[in-house]
Parts: sequence; C-alpha cells; structure tokens
Amino acid sequence: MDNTDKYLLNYKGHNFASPVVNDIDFLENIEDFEIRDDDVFLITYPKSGTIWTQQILSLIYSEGHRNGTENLQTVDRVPFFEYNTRKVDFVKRPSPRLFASHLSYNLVPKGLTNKKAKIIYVYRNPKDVLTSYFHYSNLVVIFEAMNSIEELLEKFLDGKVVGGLWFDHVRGWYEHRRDFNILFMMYEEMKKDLRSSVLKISSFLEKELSEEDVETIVKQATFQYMKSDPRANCDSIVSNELGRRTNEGRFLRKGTVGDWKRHLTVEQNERFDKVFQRKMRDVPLKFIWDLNEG
Ligand SMILES: Nc1ncnc2c1ncn2[C@@H]1O[C@H](COP(=O)(O)OS(=O)(=O)O)[C@@H](OP(=O)(O)O)[C@H]1O
Repeated sequence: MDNTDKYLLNYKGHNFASPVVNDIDFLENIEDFEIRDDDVFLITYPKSGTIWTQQILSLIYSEGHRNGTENLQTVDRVPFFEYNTRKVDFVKRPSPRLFASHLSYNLVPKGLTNKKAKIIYVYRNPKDVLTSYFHYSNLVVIFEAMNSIEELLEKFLDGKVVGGLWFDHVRGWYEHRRDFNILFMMYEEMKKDLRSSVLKISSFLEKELSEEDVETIVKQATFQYMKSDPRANCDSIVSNELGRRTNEGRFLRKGTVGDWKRHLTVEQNERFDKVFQRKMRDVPLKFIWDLNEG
C-alpha cells in the first residue's frame, strides 16, 4: 500500500475509501481476477449515478426484481467489486455476474481487455458530482466531513477525495475506451430521457426486453420510486453499515441536474471552469451543466 489515512487509501494512484476496504489482498490481486465473457461491470466516479445504474442493470437482468417476487437489495444484486463489505464469494456467483466499481482504467482486471465482458461507464457533470459528494461527506462517517464547499473544492481539484482526481478518472477511461468493450452513458441524458437510456443499455447488453419490461424498468428506476423503495434507496446501508453523522439527509438526496448552481459562488465556479477547460480540452465527451441547455 502506498499511503493510508483515516479516510483515503492511496494505492497505485487511486484513492480508495479506506474504512470500507476490507481485503487488501484482493486489491493487490485485482489485475488477475478471472473475468468471464458475460461479466458486466458498471464503472463510475463516485456520486455519478452508480446506485441508479445498479438498479437499471438489476432490473434488466432479473425478472424476479421486475415483478417483485425476489426480495433483495440492489447492492446485493450488483455488488461492489473493490468494496466487498458483504464478503461475497465472486467466484461462486452464477453467471452473468454484475459488478459496480469506481476503479480507474489502469486498475481493473486485465481480462476486461479481451473485450468480451462489457463495461458501462456512467459520467456526470463534475460540479454536480462535487455537490453530491459534499452532502454525502457530511452524511456518512466513512467519508471525511467537509466544513464548506470551499474545503471540498480544494481537495476535489487536487484529487484528495475518494475516487482520486475526477479529470483523470474520466479522461483515463475515455482515452482507453478502445481497449475495452465499453458504453459511455451520461447521467444528465439518463435524467432527460430514462426510457431511451434503458433501451441503449439493454441493446449494448444484447438483452431483449418486452415493451412491458421496459415500462416496468423505467418506472422502478425513477428517483421517486427508488427513494421510497427500501431495497434501492440505501437508507439501511447508510444507517447500519456506513454510519450516519446526522439524522438529516438521504443517500438519494435530490437526483437533479444543476444543483451546483445553489452551492458554488461565481468565483468558485470560474475557478472550476478554468481547470475543467485546461484538463478536458482534448476530451470530446459532451457535458450538460443544466437541463435547460438541451
Ligand atoms: N433514480 C435516480 N435518478 C437520479 N439521480 C439518482 C437516482 N438514484 C440515485 N441518484 C443520485 O445519484 C447520486 C449518488 O451517486 P452514486 O450512486 O454514484 O453514489 S456512490 O458513489 O455510489 O456513493 C445522488 O445524487 P445527489 O442527489 O445529487 O446527491 C443520488 O440522488
């Protein structure tokens, strides 16, 4: 291990949330983790729509989830890969295996580069990521609490947060996209048109869905539905596993586009823009900062 403190564990340049890393040996052997052709990895930078897409993936793959006959939490259907807090035996898991991960491109199992297993990479405009991270850091004890947006902004632009430097994460995955079988999805597009996003994901996964299935998935993947579904809203995980700092606040907080406007000052926003323009100059990914932009 390179460097550990109470909240961050820096390993090969990536910042892990140290309180939930429960198996250092696993991390050290990730490269050699055996990949199956039908594995599906959902990869995100933290606070970019992970649980949302976990829910969509689970609904696409599991009829028992869609029709409510199976009572399982979404995080058990699509477990986290590097934060295996529930100690799932991944090798014994039946295929197709679905995983969620925040890993950067250079740390994932090498078997993913044979381009058979599929990766869905979801990204979100980083000002909303920062805003979501700010509230989350003050909600759960496993994250370092931030006194102000200013304090987080410094750390975020310096990569001293869980997930490391946002710019490196997104750029890394984008620049190495040809090494993987990968679909890029944007949080804001999912928000604008959930139905088309579900169809795009299911087509990439080569999963045939009936019209009725699509309706059910879209309904159960809306923010309002997930917020009131104890299997999807992560309330019990926050309270019983991650630990709450306060009784206020939910994992499914707002689920909107552009909330950063209520949090960043004009000066902070300009500072962010300067770094964004410099770091993302030659990355042609589209970003939506506000849903009125179209
Ligand atoms: N269905 C749906 N629709 C829209 N938005 C949703 C949905 N589900 C989760 N969310 C929002 O995603 C944010 C949490 O991101 P992650 O799940 O990536 O967090 S984590 O990295 O796994 O901790 C967090 O964003 P904020 O509300 O801005 O804080 C969640 O509310």
